[in-house]
Amino acid sequence: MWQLINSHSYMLLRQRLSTSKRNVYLSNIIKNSPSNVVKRYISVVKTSKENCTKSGLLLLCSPWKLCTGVSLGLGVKYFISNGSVYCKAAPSSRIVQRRVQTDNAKFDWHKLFSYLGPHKLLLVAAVASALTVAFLNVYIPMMLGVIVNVLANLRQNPGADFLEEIKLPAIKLLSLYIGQATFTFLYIHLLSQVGERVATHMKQDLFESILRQDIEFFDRERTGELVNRLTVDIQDFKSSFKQTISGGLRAITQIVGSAVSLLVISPHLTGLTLVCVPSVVIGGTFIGSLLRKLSREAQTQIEKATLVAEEAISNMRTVRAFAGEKMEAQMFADESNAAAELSMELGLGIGLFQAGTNLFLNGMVLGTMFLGGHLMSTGQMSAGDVMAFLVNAQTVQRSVAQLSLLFGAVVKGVSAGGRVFEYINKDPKMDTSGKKIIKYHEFHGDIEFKDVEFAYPSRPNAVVLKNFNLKIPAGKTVAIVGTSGNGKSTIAALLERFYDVNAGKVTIDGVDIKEFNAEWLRGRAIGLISQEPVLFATTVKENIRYGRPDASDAEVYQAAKTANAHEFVLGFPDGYDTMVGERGLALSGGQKQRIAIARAVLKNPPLLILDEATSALDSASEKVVQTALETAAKGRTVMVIAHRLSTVMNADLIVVLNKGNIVEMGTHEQLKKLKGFYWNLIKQQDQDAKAKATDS
Ligand SMILES: Nc1ncnc2c1ncn2[C@@H]1O[C@H](COP(=O)(O)OP(=O)(O)OP(=O)(O)O)[C@@H](O)[C@H]1O
Repeated sequence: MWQLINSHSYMLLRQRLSTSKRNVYLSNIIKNSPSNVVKRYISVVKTSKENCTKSGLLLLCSPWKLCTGVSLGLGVKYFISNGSVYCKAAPSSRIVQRRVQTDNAKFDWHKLFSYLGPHKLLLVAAVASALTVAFLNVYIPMMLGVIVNVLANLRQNPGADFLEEIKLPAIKLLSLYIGQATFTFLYIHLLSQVGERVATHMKQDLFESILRQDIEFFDRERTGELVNRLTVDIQDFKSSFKQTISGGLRAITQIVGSAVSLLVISPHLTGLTLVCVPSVVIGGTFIGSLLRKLSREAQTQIEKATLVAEEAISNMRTVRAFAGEKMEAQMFADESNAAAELSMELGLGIGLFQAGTNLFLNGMVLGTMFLGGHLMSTGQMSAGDVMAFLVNAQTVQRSVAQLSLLFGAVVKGVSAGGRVFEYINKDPKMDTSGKKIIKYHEFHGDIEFKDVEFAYPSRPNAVVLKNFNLKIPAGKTVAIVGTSGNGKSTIAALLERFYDVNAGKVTIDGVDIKEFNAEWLRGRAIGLISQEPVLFATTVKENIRYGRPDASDAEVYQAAKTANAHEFVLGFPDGYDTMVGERGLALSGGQKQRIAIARAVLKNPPLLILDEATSALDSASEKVVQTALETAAKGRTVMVIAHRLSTVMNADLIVVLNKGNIVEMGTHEQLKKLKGFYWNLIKQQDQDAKAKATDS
């Protein structure tokens, strides 16, 4: 059951300790059962590798959980003996990368008001309806009190006309009930309209903001995190918004209104009632802040569990190929157990708080009844007054309890909203305000890298290119070759302006690419065909059309013909309407690549980047794709990045890269004669091919 912790698990433990701000409790030497451990728990220490020299048990839980005994079994996960850390089950071996800045996300009130602005009329109407309901809720008990007094009088005067006496108060009460129902419907309906519109608007802004971010942002952030903000966080924020406006406003108004009417009925009784309310409010605020912290931790943990699932599902083939299902399931179980623990703790906190509040307020009602009875017996209050008082006191009680209930929702909504606004307000670092566009017929396609220096923003100290100079003349095909990790794809990424250079510049037709309109540069001027073409889960036709949504069917077919794709597409039962599956999984590598070429060709870009476009294909597919590429390249400036030298032999210029520097340059024949780096690359590839042939 207990096993020595491995380095991954240790990192996982360390990460959990350092990222959660909760304390870690080290108990004294392990006895037989968790209950013994709890009894013997003595000191609070900060955990570091050093104090693993002590023997003891690590409980990843808060004092709250220790006191209440909740999920003690789950809490005991690690123990230390003679300097070694042991863990209970086999914990996951991959460390789940945590989102950046989660806990720093601030709620932007100003931004919220800017979203509410366009719907202010609806909102005002919703708030007015909610307040009307609140006032009616306060007034109705008074009317009930009047009716009780009428009934009490009838008992004292048996001959009086019942219908005559009761008619007017009953009609008034009925009107109040109808008003209450109407305004309840109105505020729920209007609020739902405002909530949905605001949430939809926020969701669209968030998505647009994500799409605007630099590529560097996507290097750091994970898909699951971004999707979570778009779905779970927006949903949480919306529900919290609705609950807070409807429940919160109503509760506060009812508390104030009922308090006033209580004062009118009996100042003595009101004193007793109101003395208790501030203690509930102060207690609520304090506990609310604790719950807010816990809620944030729980949400982050839930997100981590989602990330694990999302990553496993989207990489199912790799998971299957490495028989990683058990590991993924274990990791998901670990993360979701941790999330469940936090959520249970949160539920426990909210439950205890609400139960405590209710008990306290019910005690208050009981006290009111005693004092009310006493005041009735001395003739200071009528039965109707006591009745109205009790119902109003109950309204106060219900409203205060409702406010306490709302703490959870507000807490959740504020932290979810903070996370949404964090990204909505995030401006990309890259300045893309350049406006320049070159008309198609004026475009030459001369490319130049001038004294370029570049390091990826996520690794600023690892310089990939330094004093890099390269000219690609218009209409020529230039191949960049070299061993892996030398910076070949980086050159393409800089030309696409996925990143900005740290020094020097990249120019097209003598103009710094920073001056170009970025959308035009990437969408119109450059076509990229990469090693792993990404297709969207739609039809073949829509995938080809992605680069130019306004293209006609005839243009799509023509592009497919240029890319050698037309025939195989027509071979599918649904032809161009065939669904390609998620990320094009329903197509072979070569087919996917040819669709990607058609997509690039349809854009008709004057510059074409082929980044290892054939390296994932077998030699039969490679030949077909290579022919397609050669047709597509005609009349354009082409940058080819390739491992396989056979694919670049015909290039006008071959550039050999080593550690980010150009070490050789020339045609295939010229470079071969040099017997330098290029020659070695050819020899290496020949040897690899021979070894492969012998193996098979
Ligand atoms: N997004 C990124 N963030 C940080 N570093 C990166 C990133 N992409 C690449 N690198 C690093 O930059 C260096 C150059 O990578 P690049 O992809 O340009 O090499 P390459 O020559 O194209 O390699 P390959 O032939 O294997 O594709 C490598 O050390 C790589 O680890």
